[in-house]
Amino acid sequence: MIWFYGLSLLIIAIDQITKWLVTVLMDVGEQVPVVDSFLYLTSHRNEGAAWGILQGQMTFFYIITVIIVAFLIYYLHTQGKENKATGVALALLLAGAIGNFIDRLFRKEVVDFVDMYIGSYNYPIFNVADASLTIGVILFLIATLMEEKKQKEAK
Ligand SMILES: CCC[C@@H]1OC(=O)[C@@H](C)C[C@H](C)CCCCC(=O)CCC[C@@H](CC)/C=C/C=C(\COC)CC[C@@H](O)[C@@H](O)C[C@H](O)CNC1=O
Repeated sequence: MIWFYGLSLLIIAIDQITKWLVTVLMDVGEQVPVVDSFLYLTSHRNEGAAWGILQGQMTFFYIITVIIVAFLIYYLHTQGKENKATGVALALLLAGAIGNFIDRLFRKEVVDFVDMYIGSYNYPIFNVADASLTIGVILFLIATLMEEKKQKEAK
């Protein structure tokens, strides 16, 4: 159980350290190639959610994040115990939500820096918290489907 919170804290720490490094080492808009025409580090700020939707709606973001975090903690204490995979997924989601919440609270914007080009498509610039959220969503769906399959077979 405690492991899940440890995993969340570790990811939050990585998220906050990487964001802090980007703010001190790079100017906004500066781009550093990591893998040419695929992966760049671009210092970016976003006052909205994914794809820059809802710019500046901080109050909305605070409310929805508190609801998401409350739900995740409740679910962690009920489902997390039985199913390890679900627990890890919830821990990833918790870390991502809190990571961006810290930015919204103290910076009033989110620091993004992972700039990927998939073919000619330039994927929106994101951060460790976003990656944790996205992987958490995918892992949660897989864990839930696996759980259902197991229960069907058990019958
Ligand atoms: C990852 C969720 C976005 C994250 O939500 C959060 O913080 C949560 C905890 C709070 C939000 C206020 C509520 C969720 C809104 C729903 C949403 O948005 C649907 C998204 C689907 C998602 C599949 C899960 C796609 C993925 C996109 C991106 C991430 O790709 C890895 C692009 C990220 C870039 O646009 C970057 O500028 C975003 C910036 O960092 C702020 N981040 C957020 O708002």
